[in-house]
Amino acid sequence: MNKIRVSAVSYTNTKPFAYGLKHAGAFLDKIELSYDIPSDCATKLINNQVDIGLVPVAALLNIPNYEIVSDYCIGSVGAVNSVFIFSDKPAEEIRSVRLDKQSRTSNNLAKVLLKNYWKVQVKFVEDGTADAFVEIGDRTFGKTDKYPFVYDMGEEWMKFTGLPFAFAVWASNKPLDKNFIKEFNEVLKFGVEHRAEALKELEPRSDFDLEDYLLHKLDYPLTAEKRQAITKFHHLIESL
Ligand SMILES: C=C(O[C@@H]1C=C(C(=O)O)C=C[C@H]1O)C(=O)O
Repeated sequence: MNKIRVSAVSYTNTKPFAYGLKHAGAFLDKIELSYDIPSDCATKLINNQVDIGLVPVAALLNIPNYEIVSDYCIGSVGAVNSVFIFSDKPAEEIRSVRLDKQSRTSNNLAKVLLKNYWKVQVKFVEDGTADAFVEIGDRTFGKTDKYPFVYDMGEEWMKFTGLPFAFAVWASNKPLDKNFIKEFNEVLKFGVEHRAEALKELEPRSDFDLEDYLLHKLDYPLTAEKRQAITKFHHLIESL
């Protein structure tokens, strides 16, 4: 049987899933696993270089016939503590934002929030200086006291919509074997349920609370409300 090609995110937020995969025994023979930055997970799934990815939800819009294959995601109920707009100015005064090349979801989330929540017209740039910038993942750890204005986009989305959020979901670009998907989900579930053990394998940091992040800020179940958030977010992206 051909191996199922899987692209997971190479950030700390994925350590519980990685823990599950590491302890998956014989199931590991069925997959070819890579760890990639989110923008590469998206590109690989769009270009059919993998069969399943932990893909930024914004990228689902570019995958015809995608299927969400798991009830787990990278999500939060309010603040997530690793998806930020760092700014020199209060949100209402921001006129230019530099996007994060590793992101697909949070770049779009910044656009959605600036337009619809803060109601400002902003120029978005890939490089160079700007009033503010989007940053995601481990690179944000320890930075929240380094900028005059700091917006956690999980928290701001919740204030805007009253909903939790899913930043990335496990999705396929083709229908896959039902039994495989069932086994894959059991592996992910094991990881999420053992995230306290996954935490013990991480190098402690003095500038960031990894325990609070993995056990409380990140919220892994892909609930009905998070699915509702994805639908709403997709509509908002389409009307940008
Ligand atoms: C919570 C996070 O969620 C993520 C944000 C993503 C994005 O902006 O495209 C994609 C995958 C996740 O890693 C994070 O990276 O910190």
